[in-house]
Amino acid sequence: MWRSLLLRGTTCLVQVATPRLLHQRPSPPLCARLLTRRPLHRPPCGLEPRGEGYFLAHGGTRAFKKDAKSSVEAPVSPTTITDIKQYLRTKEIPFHDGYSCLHTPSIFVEPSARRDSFSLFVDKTTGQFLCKDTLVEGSWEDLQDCLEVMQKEEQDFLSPRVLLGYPESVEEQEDREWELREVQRIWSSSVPFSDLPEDEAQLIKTMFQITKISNATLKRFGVRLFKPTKSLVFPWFGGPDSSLKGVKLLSAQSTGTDKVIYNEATVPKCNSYYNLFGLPLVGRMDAEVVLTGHELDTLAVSQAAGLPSVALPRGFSCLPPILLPYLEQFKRVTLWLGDDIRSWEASKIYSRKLGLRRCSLVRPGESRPRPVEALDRGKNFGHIIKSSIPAAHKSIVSFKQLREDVYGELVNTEQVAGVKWGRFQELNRILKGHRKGELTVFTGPTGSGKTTFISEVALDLCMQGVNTLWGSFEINNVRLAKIMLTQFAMQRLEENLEQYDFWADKFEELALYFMTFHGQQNIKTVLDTMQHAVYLYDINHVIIDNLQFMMGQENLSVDKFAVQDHIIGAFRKFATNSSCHVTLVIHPRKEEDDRELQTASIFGSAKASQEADNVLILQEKKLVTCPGRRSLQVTKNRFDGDVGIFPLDFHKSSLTFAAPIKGRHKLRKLAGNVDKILLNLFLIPPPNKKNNCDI
Ligand SMILES: Nc1ncnc2c1ncn2[C@@H]1O[C@H](COP(=O)(O)OP(=O)(O)OP(=O)(O)O)[C@@H](O)[C@H]1O
Repeated sequence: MWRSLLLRGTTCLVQVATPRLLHQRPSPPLCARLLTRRPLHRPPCGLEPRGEGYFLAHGGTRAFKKDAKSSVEAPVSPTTITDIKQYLRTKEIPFHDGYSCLHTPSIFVEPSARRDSFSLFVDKTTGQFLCKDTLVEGSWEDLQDCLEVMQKEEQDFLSPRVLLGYPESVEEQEDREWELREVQRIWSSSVPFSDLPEDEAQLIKTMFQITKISNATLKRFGVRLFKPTKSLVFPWFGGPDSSLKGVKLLSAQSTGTDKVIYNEATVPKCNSYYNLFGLPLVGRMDAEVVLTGHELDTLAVSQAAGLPSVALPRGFSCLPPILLPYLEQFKRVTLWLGDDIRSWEASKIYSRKLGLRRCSLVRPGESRPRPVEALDRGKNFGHIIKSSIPAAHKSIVSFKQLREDVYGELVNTEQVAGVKWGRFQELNRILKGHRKGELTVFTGPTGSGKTTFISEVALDLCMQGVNTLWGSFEINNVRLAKIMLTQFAMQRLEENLEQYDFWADKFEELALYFMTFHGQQNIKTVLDTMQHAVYLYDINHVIIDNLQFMMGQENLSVDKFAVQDHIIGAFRKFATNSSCHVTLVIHPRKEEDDRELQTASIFGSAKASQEADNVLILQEKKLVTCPGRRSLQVTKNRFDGDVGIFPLDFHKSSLTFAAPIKGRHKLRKLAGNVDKILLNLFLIPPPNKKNNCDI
């Protein structure tokens, strides 16, 4: 048994041993395992976030690795709920089967001190655990090891310090201390609303368009005003001692219309800010909650509906699984995340995480705006919440049930078309947007700039809140991140190193993750990792660069293109089932120097081309006049059928692509002969203009 435990893949990272375990060594091998364990906060699937550690304990226990790069490894041993239950039964650990987690008595609390006898939560999907009493958390393997030690030592509990995280570097320690001081500084220099003169309070409320929110509500939730920046301050109280863990600052900017733009900043930074705002006001016996996408919405729900309400820390962009244990007590969860299609789609996805049968969703619409607006417009909250739709859908529905969905799609055509690119207007015009659940196939000649281009396309979306996961099998993550950072900063950072921290800080805030694979990979491992990432980080877009790196491990005695079709089919299924957009980079099948590629250049069979919703080709024509010029051709667009082609100039210093500045061409919708149009558009240099890249 020890052998198998030790084989489960450990990396020695912890240098400090707890006194307890040093004094009570169970047996050398296991002790070694516990003291030199795999980092506590390393996810089983090897996903690493862009910024700070993924699993910063609520209440901020020390264990997190600040500079965890944004990468993902294959699961050590994928865990199923059946495995978890089976294991707990063999260890005679009682458990309750909750919505997202199994609840067990905490092994980190002395039996006599266990207030809530089932305070340890094991995530049913990942096996990740959290003890709410001590805030100890870790992977399923960590928990198994702890249970083995307890059994071996015949103990009925373990010290919470038995599991150690990464040791902090001096720099990390300083950063953390700085953050804590900053939180305290902001909090102590902000003013409770009740202490503001009435006219000033009113002015601030008008600025934030929250005139209907009462001072009493603001006081109950502890909202303050930070005068230097005229920001509202939302506190994060957490941990067994309900101490102050962080703050969110919200500022409002007038747009000249009746809408204001909100800007927010958190300390600690957003990727380690895990505050379910409103949680301290939830009673232990409360069985119903309204989950919102914003602190202001939670204030509105609480005041107008008198119901417990909590707000997601990063809006509707993600529901980190580490927060799920805090929502287990509720028999009914109403998700009222916003007023647009994206928040509606997010609520459907989160209800799967939360357990469909207890969730109901408020469908955005004219009569159901976001809560803070509903309060402003005097809407009946009771009615809105009561008329929310159960998330558990039936297999067979009538048009009556679909009617509102269809209407929603008709009135929100722009939103239904997906997220728009900020840098690629031509893509917006042809594809209309980037939609969930679609499969895009992207190809182009070798070395034509596929990675560079798709990197910018994905970065553009990520900057607009599309949570992104990269599977870069060809170039390593550092190089890829360097390309993306250059594109993000739009300049050669080598020459402006003093700006590096500025851009890196901003870049770190993006929800951008990288798989740690390099070279040939097994398709199943890659799909398992993607699945895991979708669960952990609510990934909306996965880029696989490129498919050829999954071909090597398949049985190549079978036709190569049949294997390719099979792999594309697997990604297609993943995209549909996970409501996640997958972009697959594929090398072309044949390349002839003087011919443009076509859809048929990519695929082994027609069946495979049908799987893709979008087919994009980076066309390369080596022109003496404009050597970097490429054109992007959309040869398939399942959404509305529009296809087309447009030119792109390459800016070497920023590694970005852009439409030629003074191009005379117009985007054309292609009905037939692409080659001819290509010739007309790009191959003939402008008369009398040598070396002019503009057509
Ligand atoms: N339009 C362009 N003009 C000139 N150089 C470019 C252009 N686009 C990219 N590059 C440069 O060409 C090199 C190769 O680019 P990239 O790796 O993106 O190509 P690729 O098509 O993905 O290659 P591969 O076929 O090996 O996968 C990089 O150094 C990149 O900066």
